Amino acid sequence: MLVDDDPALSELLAMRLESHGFRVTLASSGHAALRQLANTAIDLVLTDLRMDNMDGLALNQKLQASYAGLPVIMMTAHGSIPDAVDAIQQGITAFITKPIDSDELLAAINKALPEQSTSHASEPDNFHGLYHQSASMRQLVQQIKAIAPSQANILIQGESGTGKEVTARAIHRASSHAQGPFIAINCGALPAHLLESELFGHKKGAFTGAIADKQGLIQSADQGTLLLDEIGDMPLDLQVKLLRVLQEKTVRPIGGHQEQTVNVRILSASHKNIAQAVSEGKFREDLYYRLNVVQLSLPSLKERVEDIPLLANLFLSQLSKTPKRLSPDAMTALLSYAWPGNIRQLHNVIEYCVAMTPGSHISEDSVLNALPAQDDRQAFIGLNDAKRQFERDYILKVLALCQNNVPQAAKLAQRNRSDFYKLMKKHDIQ
Ligand SMILES: Nc1ncnc2c1ncn2[C@@H]1O[C@H](COP(=O)(O)OP(=O)(O)OP(=O)(O)O)[C@@H](O)[C@H]1O
Repeated sequence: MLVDDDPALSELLAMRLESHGFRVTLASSGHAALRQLANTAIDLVLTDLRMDNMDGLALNQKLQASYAGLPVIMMTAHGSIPDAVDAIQQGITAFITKPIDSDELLAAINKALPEQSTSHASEPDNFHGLYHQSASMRQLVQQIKAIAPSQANILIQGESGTGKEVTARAIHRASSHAQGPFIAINCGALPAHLLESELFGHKKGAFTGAIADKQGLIQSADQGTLLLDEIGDMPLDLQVKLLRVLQEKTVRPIGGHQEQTVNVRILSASHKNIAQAVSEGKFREDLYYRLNVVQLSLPSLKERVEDIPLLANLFLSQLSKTPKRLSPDAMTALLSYAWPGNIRQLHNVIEYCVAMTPGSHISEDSVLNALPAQDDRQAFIGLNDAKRQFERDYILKVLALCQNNVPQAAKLAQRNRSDFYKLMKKHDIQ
């Protein structure tokens, strides 16, 4: 909480702090600060010393009385720092002199904040529309931040609905091509001849039906970014043409005679394993290396359950005109599900729940109704089932190792023979 009776200065300082990831609540006086504190969870108070009615020291006294241990940093003009001993006795955590030096302020805040402050450390991140909270996505975003400004072509791999297009847009926005267009094309959605003309364009009369010149998407994306989605579905002969674009940085429309220079950042995406397609001869190795200068792998939603509450609440706020909340049981149901359709499926489930819930509370039943068949629901099995499953797999593995020789398998599993037979019977293993 930033307490200062100078609104212009407060706004400026709040902006600076927010750019460093802090959530800032403003209060224009000591009294306003105390009122707001009664309803808001605050980790630290940054207050001006000189304020009308209640100055910083008086505010600090009240804070120490009602919120013992709450760190307070005092901002003072040069030469107005009260006696240091007096200040320490009053429990003030630090003094910062005006004009405020950002580094000094950040150092003081970081020193004063408890390790896991509630409103800063758990704050969800949004990197150009790519919302995330899980450690794996934070790591991926660090990777994106490092490579986005370069010209490197990037291959984004991930299951369907994991956010490959959202990621590509975020890369575009963080790149030097951000002022140019972002164009995406799904290479699997069009027959080969149409895909070729969409990508490279054509000249009038180049083929039956080519009644006018048409600019291709590669050229339309000049100075910007082109996302080739489902690149694994691109036919081999088009792969050769694309390779030329990447090597020469020129494009020639179908039926054209002149090469046109283009400056396009090429991003590609696929839910298929392209390395495997290369080994199977379905994808050109030379093109793979050109596209895959950097590879990003998006984890499935099941592998980053920490993102589920954040994304569910985000979609809820986007899709519902009135405020709605998921009940704790409804959230547990979302967390327990396997999400084969990943974030797109989560979006659809929340959309269904919003449409089916006139009130403000989304129930577990509403979530369960939105999820497909019971069998697929459980990503998490209970401990007892997990133990049983492990025991069965273990016995099968030991038997396989011993080529179904039961006495030998029993010995390896450190069980006597009759115990081992009992276990086999329990798991219906012949
Ligand atoms: N991190 C995210 N934050 C917010 N919304 C997301 C995020 N990731 C995905 N989405 C949303 O999920 C949906 C699917 O995302 P997207 O189209 O990028 O997935 P995809 O991997 O490209 O899917 P496909 O392989 O089927 O083309 C979209 O509605 C998108 O807005």
